[in-house]
Amino acid sequence: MKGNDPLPPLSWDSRRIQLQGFMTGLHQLEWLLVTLIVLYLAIIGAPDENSHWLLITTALYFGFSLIASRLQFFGSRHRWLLAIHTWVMIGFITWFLHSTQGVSGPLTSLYLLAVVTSALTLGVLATMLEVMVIGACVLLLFELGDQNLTAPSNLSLVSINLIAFLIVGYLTSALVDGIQVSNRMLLEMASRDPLTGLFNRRAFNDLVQPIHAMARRSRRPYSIVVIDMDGLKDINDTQGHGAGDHIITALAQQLTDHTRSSDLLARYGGDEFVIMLPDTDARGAVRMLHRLITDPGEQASPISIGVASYPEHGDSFESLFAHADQAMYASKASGGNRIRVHGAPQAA
Ligand SMILES: Nc1nc2c(ncn2[C@@H]2O[C@H](COP(=O)(O)OP(=O)(O)OP(=O)(O)O)[C@@H](O)[C@H]2O)c(=O)[nH]1
Repeated sequence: MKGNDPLPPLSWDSRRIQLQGFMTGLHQLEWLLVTLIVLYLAIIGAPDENSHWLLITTALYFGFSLIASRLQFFGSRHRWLLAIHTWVMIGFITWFLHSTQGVSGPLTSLYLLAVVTSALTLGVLATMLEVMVIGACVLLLFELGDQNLTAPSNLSLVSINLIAFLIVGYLTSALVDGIQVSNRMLLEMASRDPLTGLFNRRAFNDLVQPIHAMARRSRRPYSIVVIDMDGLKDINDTQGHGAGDHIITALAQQLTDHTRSSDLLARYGGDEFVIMLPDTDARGAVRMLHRLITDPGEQASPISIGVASYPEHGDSFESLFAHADQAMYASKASGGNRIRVHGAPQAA
């Protein structure tokens, strides 16, 4: 039934996948930092008294990044672990600057890598905080380098750098926020039927799997209900598609009113709806469906209903759906507007 759906399932853990993407980007930035520093050391060199310490620190930092990426011990959901990466990065850059040209050289812009890393992974607030930490590190470097911060040239250098960090951090994290919002909207649009606002077939097929797995593990029953409207084509032909649409939305509302928030309801096709009722056997499903057809509300179209329940009518969602579908067709064949349970001799 799922066919060759090229998209990831809607039940995917999007936050986890996002975090894994962030981690890959983070390691690439860390290795870019190490490459830049190695190139600097190879081309320009470092003061003799510091060169071996710089090499040891660079190797240690590279080792940290390599082990973190191989063991994936930061691949969990906790974002504060990602923050540790950026703090280590800031510490390493500060040490590097202290051991070379201090803040007055062009390498101060290496802090931008930490700012971008933080903006990509931690959001606006954390990034602004990190820019403040970088500001504190810059002040420390002035202090350690016996340089006069209040000299106009130093003051303008520090201000321009910090303002640039703030702008880059803010814009990057705002961009990431925007992408996340549009991703959520796209996911919502991909999972909803536009006419009724119910889940569509694809979302239902994805969302049903973990519920089936849980029912199987806990040996709890659940029921699949297939509902098909009777005579929608006639209504479309005689009263127009607007009237047909109205009846479909009225039935969707009716189904929503009669189901619990824990039930899974979807518009499966044109005039076909499907419901998964967790913790409900066939008898419980029939009781609920009787209330539905005896209280038609605004819904003017009769409906044919088929029911199949786990575990008595099948071991997989696919076989239960097929059995409920057959039962729905049997109830349509015997006149429509009735409920049929799979395997039962007649309509309930
Ligand atoms: N108005 C409207 N009609 C739809 C929509 N989706 C599907 N249909 C129509 O629903 C009708 C379904 O036709 P059938 O499968 O023959 O269903 P039926 O007329 O209810 O007949 P039985 O199922 O045999 O009772 C078709 O005419 C479709 O064009 C929709 O979103 N709006």
